[in-house]
Amino acid sequence: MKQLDTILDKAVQHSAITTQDMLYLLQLTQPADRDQLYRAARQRRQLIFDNKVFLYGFVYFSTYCRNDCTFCYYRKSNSHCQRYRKTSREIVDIAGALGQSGVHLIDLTMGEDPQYLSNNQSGHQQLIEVVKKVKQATRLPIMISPGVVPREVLRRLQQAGAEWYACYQETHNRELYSRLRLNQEYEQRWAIKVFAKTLGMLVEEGLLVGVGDNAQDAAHSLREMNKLGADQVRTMSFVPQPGTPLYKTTAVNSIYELNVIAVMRLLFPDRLIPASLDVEGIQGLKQRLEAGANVITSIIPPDAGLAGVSQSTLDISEGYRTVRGVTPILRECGLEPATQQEYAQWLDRRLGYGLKEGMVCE
Ligand SMILES: C[S@@+](CC[C@H](N)C(=O)[O-])C[C@H]1O[C@@H](n2cnc3c(N)ncnc32)[C@H](O)[C@@H]1O
Ligand SMILES: C[C@H](CCN)[C@@H](N)C(=O)O
Ligand code: SF4
Repeated sequence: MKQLDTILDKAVQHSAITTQDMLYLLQLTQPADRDQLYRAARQRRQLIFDNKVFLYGFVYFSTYCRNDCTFCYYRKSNSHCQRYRKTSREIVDIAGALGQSGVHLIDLTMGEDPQYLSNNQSGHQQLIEVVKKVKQATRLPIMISPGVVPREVLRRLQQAGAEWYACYQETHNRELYSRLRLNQEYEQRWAIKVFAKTLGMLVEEGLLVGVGDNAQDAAHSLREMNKLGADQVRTMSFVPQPGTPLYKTTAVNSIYELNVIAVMRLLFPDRLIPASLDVEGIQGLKQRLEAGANVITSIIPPDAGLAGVSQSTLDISEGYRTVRGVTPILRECGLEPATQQEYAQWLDRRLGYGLKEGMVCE
């Protein structure tokens, strides 16, 4: 029996996958082998989620940031970038429009904007108010991606209506981390996610690939994500940004990201795994869904003057990054948007039982 068949059989039968197995799968390059891997990932997804996919609206409401991450267009020392900060009225209107369009969740994301975060009570309060207002206006589940915030602020954001906290480590290789997130300690970033879990929040953890990482790093990250008990796990390929230290890095081929998505699905069959529109836009969606993703993130309303993160403008004004824009592609893949009720049921189950089952890994 081929090595690939043996490993995939193990995964499909829920038995343990070793680190060696993971490395083998992550590094597959032959189209036929990759197809086989993605097929197994789709089977796993189908068993748990049927053909239903969740849709997340993305509101990047402030692109000001106090940090200097070397991969990010919005790092504080990038003078190329035009920044904006939406008012709370604008944020509520945008979130309302996204809700009307049929998304299942609103992701409120910002740079680590000093106006909200620099140790001032009134800034923290403003952020909490934003969450409250969006909750009142939409009644939808909310994810917040504000970077690292004080613990008490996170607790109050949860009370204001945020079920989810997203904060990506990018890598769990500490040496590489220290070259990516220059002025934020690894431990500090990790600890706030552990704290979020103790609050009973759902947590999204993420892996950035193509920044000098290798397959060993990815396998290690998957173990760390498992330790954290992350409820949503993502990977995105690094997109080099003008005006940043990593601009000259050669962009990675998206095949590797697809392999990581598929391996995540095999290891974490019941978790949410995004296909981000922010890496290759609408044209990269189908392949990510076919690798086993079951959430579409970075749905952005056209004409609201909002940016993406790694692709600040791609496909936004054309209206492709909308519920209407993605639905035909879901159908081409034999998938369909879940109902609000189906998403609420998934959340209830996960929040209610505080599910802790580990990944299928030795
Ligand atoms: C811009 S941040 C927003 C939230 C918050 N400021 C933080 O860093 O946690 C969201 C994520 O976008 C991703 N990102 C940023 N720049 C990127 C790039 N050039 N290519 C790919 N992903 C990128 C990173 O994974 C980062 O964690
Ligand atoms: C990375 C972002 C999410 C932040 N929580 C967004 N650009 C995305 O692709 O989903
Ligand atoms: S990744 Fe987030 S924290 Fe880092 S510079 Fe960009 S917006 Fe700021």
